[in-house]
Amino acid sequence: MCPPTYFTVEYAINPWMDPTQPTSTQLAVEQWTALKETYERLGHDVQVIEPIPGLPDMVFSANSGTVIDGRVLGSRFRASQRSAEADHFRRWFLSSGYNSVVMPTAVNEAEGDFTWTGSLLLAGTGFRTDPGAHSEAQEVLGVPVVSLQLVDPRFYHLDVALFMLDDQSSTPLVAYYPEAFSPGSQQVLRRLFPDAVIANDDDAVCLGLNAVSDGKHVVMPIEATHLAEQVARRGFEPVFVDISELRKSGGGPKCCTMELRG
Ligand SMILES: NC(=[NH2+])NCCC[C@H](N)C(=O)O
Repeated sequence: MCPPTYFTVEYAINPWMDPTQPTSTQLAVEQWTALKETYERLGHDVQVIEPIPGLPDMVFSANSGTVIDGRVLGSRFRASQRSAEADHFRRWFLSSGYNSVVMPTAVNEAEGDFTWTGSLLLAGTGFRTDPGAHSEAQEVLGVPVVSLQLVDPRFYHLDVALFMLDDQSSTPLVAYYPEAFSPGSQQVLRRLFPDAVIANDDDAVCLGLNAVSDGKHVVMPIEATHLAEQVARRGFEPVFVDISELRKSGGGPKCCTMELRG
């Protein structure tokens, strides 16, 4: 995770961002700190990277790397305003003992558009990550990739349209908002995950799908009440966080969280 020390909305690269609206860096820091403390309370180890002045979106660490079995595929941002973030994370990986770190050649916003199901890498495209990054991820990480087409600009990354509830069991459980995907991709999702939790409009517009599950607890925005009921019905425990300030930039709990797998 990266503290939002320099968080603000000073450019607009998704429909949530409005630079004319005020933001509070202090409130963002408070909400981020509560998110980090939530993970720690749930028993998870959190590593923190140093924030860099002039990179207001660096708090969204999920966009800077995809780590599977200790192998790292870094990122390449679509927007010039964020491009410098990728190298700070590359250096963090190298100084933290990761020795397989590959930087992509295609636009690749990492876990923003890549979701690991435990056996497949679901890969979004349409707004940010280039389809060429999908085959690159398959090659570098050595995992099968399934491309999914995003169609609604409000849900510009895969991780605001879908998340894994359980990537450990033999039947991975996913939650998603169908309308964020093209008809063909909706069909793919139905085929792969016939038992998925289906989110509604209210869940999607509070960025409720931008949740983080450890297979037991699901850390999610407080507004996502319908989604919370659905996940509770499947035996998971919703854990609410207030991320209203970070949502002004189009982010939620998952965007602030890069998962270090192995
Ligand atoms: N993983 C995510 N969805 N991150 C959110 C990134 C938000 C950031 N303002 C952007 O538009 O790039």
